Amino acid sequence: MPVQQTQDRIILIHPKGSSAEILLYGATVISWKSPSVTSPEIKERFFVSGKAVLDGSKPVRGGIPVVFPAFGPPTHPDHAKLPQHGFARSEVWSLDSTVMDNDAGVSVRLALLSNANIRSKFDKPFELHYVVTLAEHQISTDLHVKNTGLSTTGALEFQALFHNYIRAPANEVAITPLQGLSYYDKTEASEELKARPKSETRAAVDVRTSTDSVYENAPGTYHVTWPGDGVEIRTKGLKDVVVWNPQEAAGSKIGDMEPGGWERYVCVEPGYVRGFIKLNAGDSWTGQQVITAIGGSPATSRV
Ligand SMILES: O=P(O)(O)OC[C@H]1O[C@H](O)[C@H](O)[C@@H](O)[C@@H]1O
Repeated sequence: MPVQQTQDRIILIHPKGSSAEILLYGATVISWKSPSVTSPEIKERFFVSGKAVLDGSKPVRGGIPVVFPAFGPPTHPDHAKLPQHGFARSEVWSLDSTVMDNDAGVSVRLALLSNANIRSKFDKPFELHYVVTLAEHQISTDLHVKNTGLSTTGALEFQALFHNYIRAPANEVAITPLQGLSYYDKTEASEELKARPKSETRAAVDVRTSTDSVYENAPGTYHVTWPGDGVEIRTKGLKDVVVWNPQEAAGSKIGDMEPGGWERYVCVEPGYVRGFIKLNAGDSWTGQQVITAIGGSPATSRV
């Protein structure tokens, strides 16, 4: 069966050999094994820390945690009681339906409705649906947000982001095209410096030093390449992108990071995180990413 469900996860299997696993906890995609466009070798494309906790007691350190309704420490008054990155990554979602199951793609839809635990910290009426689609060389994720309130309950204001942990030799990755964009450097020491925009001068961004950069109004399509392999991330509705790798100094302080884990991934996280999306009662919004295993090309196979 191309869509399998166990007690804690959903497994998608594509007829051409790719597969994906989605934990119901957080709707966290924790594995994507895929050939690339240029090589038939099936490889794991996401990093999950060997110390990641998968039992639903804390967000997963790896894969694709879903960040909603706040990115980072909350800054909006409606989010004041929420933890860093909101609640979507630490709630149990349910399998809603199989959307598609054929050679073009294997796709499921998960749902998260409000519950007593969420309401105690965030009392806005909302509904989340998350569609994960596996194709031969591709995985895509679509987050659908609806304000289910009445006109009297007011607007739903939120941020959203896909926190992709791309498995890659961190010190060799190049991320393009970010040159010329303005970004906020969260590694700066003071709040004042963190809030001051910088301008990206590099044609290809690397993460050889500790990096935590929030690029705003970014082009929406990114290439993350390293010698011999790479991925392309195409997005819709997600105007910003975050690039994060803590390197050793900060990475070794993360409790659920495996030793040296920061050398094995780069987070390239498309999102809407500068400002807020505002939905009036009854309105909906969708953010989408399509990640393609593009493999190595002469341009990426630097020896
Ligand atoms: O440790 P977490 O809450 O999962 O956050 C991990 C990281 O997420 C994002 O990339 C932020 O920009 C970083 O500042 C943060 O450290």
